[in-house]
Amino acid sequence: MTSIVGVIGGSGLGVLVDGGEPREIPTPFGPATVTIGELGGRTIAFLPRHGAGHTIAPHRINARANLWALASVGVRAVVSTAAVGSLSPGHLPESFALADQLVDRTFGRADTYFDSGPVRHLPFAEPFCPVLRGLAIEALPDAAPRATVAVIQGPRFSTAAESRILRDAGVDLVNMTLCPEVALAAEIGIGTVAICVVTDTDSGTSADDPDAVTAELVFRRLAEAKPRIVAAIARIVAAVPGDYVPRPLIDEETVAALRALPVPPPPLSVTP
Ligand SMILES: CSC[C@H]1O[C@H](OP(=O)(O)O)[C@H](O)[C@@H]1O
Ligand SMILES: Nc1ncnc2[nH]cnc12
Repeated sequence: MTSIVGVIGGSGLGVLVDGGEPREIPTPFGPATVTIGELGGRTIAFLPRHGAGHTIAPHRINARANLWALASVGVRAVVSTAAVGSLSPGHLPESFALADQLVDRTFGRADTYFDSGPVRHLPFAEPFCPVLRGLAIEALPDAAPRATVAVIQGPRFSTAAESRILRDAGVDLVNMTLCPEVALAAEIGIGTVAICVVTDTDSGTSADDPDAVTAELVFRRLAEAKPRIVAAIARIVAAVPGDYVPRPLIDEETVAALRALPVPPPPLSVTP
């Protein structure tokens, strides 16, 4: 059977599939909203990580609920988008990159499914699925084929000094959402590939850099790029094999038990 592909929409991508009805899925970690639709000739499960109207700040995203909900509708592969700032002259605003490495600078987020119950340690040297990345590199020949992304806590942007430290450490791009999302996906048996959309130069390359980050600039660049972003997602979705299975990073029994966790019943509503 052809598997359903998950699409996690980043900033600027609150709505992707026309006609699909958003469905609230209860999970052991809280509810998540998924829309089943069609893209790239495939059935997809679309989940905008900030909500359809961008109401969820990056540090408040319930990534455990989101990934569990996608797993519950049969998703094994996720194509995501992420707006990023550039720290490197090799990644210009308006370009795309396929992230291959992450530096996690977030804190205080629920970042694992294994904080109670079985003790498991995810091998995470290659955070993204090499198979999906290979397909994406072929599907998007104009995108940079690799990039190291630092994920900061947000919601504020970096100071100039924080930006410089990351740049000096060899980081290419900066974002607020790929952690813990990518690790949680791997823990629950979902492979991921992320299309990074470069929107700005973070704290800027000079005092009057017109590409220095503001939220307005990010949203403007994303709106301008939306047709290219949707086309890029569709090309990758179309390339995912119907029988795709991700690398086994956590033992099968544990993943099956995680996916089978009971969902608490909804609270009783009391009518006066
Ligand atoms: C809208 S400015 C910062 C915001 O944009 C990025 O979102 P996403 O990764 O979901 O595309 C960044 O991580 C911040 O959440
Ligand atoms: N400069 C930046 N820092 C963090 N997240 C971003 N998303 C888009 N641009 C960003």
